[in-house]
Amino acid sequence: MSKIKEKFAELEKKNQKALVSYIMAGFPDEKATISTVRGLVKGGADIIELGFPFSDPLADGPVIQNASTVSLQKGAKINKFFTLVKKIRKETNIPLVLMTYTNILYHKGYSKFIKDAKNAGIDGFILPDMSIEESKEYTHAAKNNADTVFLISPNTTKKRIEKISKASTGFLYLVAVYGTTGIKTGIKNYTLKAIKDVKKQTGGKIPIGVGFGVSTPDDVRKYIDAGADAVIVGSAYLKLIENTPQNKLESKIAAFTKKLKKQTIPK
Ligand SMILES: O=P(O)(O)OC[C@@H](O)[C@@H](O)c1c[nH]c2ccccc12
Repeated sequence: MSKIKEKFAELEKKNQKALVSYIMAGFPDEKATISTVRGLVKGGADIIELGFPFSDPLADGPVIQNASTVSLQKGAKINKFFTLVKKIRKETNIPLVLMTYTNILYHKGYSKFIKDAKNAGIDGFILPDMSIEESKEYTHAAKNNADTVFLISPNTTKKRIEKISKASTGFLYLVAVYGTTGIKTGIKNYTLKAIKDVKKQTGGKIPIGVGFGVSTPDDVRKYIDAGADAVIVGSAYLKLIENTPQNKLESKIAAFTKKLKKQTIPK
């Protein structure tokens, strides 16, 4: 069983849901990433989504676009990224999901890239621009090597949800709001309805994660109460990282994570 599947099974036994924390590797530098990961683990994050920067992050709002630019300016390279992942693996066994764009894998070839990522310690992939229609080579290369997390949105048709949920082995990522990533205010009713509809359609076969715009403990609680099996928080972490001196990063990240994690536990 994969580390991601084990994590969901462990949480189910404890009647808890998953907090997935997204950070951009190398933002603002690798030292900050290590401190942030320590804070996430200390604060009780269940899965870390680790971003590798891409020059044209089309699904990302300004906060993550800025983080991508800074990380690329600091010389982000995939082999350095894998070395960083190995460093993280020396400290924690937390499931790690690599979030990047398809081009980054395509260059090296899906099979070679996924094997290198697995050897470094990556457990799964989120490729927001990987369409289900073009995903055969990728899902074949990931089989027995890493979990796949595909995206759906509140207006994805049932037919496509059927196809996409079958190709997803880690969890199904329901994008909460239309548009790009980034801190948003308020929860949309169409998202709460979509969580219920997708859970009903997939019959619990695959955990449903909700992300995009989730930035407060109250947001987490609302999506968990609506039935989400996981909630993903990204831009709110990057804002916190931007505004925290490095010597306070680990404790600040741990404190914020504790508040978010608390909301994934039934009252
Ligand atoms: O940043 P937000 O609004 O909290 O959303 C999570 C998001 O950061 C993370 O899951 C992610 C970062 N880049 C992406 C691109 C597509 C889908 C998801 C993502």
